[in-house]
Amino acid sequence: MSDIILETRGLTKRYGGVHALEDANFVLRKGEHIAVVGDNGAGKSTFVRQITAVEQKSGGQVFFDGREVNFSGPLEARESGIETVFQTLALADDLDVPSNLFLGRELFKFRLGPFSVLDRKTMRERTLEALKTTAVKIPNVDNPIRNMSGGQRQCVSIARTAAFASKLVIMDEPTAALGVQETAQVENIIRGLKERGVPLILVSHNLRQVFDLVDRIVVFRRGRIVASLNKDETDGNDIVSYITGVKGIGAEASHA
Ligand SMILES: Nc1ncnc2c1ncn2[C@@H]1O[C@H](COP(=O)(O)OP(=O)(O)OP(=O)(O)O)[C@@H](O)[C@H]1O
Repeated sequence: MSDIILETRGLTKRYGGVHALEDANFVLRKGEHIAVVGDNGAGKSTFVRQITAVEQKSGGQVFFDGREVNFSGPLEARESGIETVFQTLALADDLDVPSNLFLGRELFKFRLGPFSVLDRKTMRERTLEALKTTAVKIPNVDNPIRNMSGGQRQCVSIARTAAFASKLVIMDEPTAALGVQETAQVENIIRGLKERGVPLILVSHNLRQVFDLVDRIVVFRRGRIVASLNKDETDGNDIVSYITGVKGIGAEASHA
């Protein structure tokens, strides 16, 4: 059996004349943590959006868990086992923390045709458990999400990702808006995923974080993957050279 959990071949996305993602060939193995880095506009979020089917790709193929997939939308991707934390959070403002954690996969006491009763007690208990294992501190889980700080909201979103047994976790800039303590919490959650063998794609601008957390670093530049390096075989300066185009595809031409 293959140890590859996710593979893209020739993955491409164009917005009109903008080549946001070109011919991305990417492999993630089971248990592996990969960082996706690159300058603003390099195509990192576009890459994530094609895998999770937030948008429909212009070309190429995506293979997940041993088969080619063409998800119709993000919900189908999630049902297949891909949990994603997006830059813009997909949380429901008016709902409390348990309702957000179980959004789209609510637990019911019973369901009979149009009649259903939510099992709030179990959802609340499982939420507290999830927050405990992820070390996320939320003062009152019964508060609507609207009343929480940006950092707390982000932590709820990440707890949701980490709480459900998933085959792949994708985080797009999970700590961009967080304070020092909250960032440390999120990094602990990521270490927990590694211990549990859950593969991860981490989009991050923070090279310190990337070198701390992942096994391999994939660099995007102008919509293309220009490097894929084992953490032990590279360093910060090397990665910056690829990000800025001093090294990699087209480097000779632009520096001739
Ligand atoms: N919906 C869209 N319509 C048109 N162009 C888009 C759209 N989304 C992204 N782009 C363009 O595609 C390119 C890649 O953008 P993307 O958001 O993937 O970059 P990124 O590497 O995630 O950047 P950042 O680090 O700033 O989030 C950019 O040139 C961007 O302007």
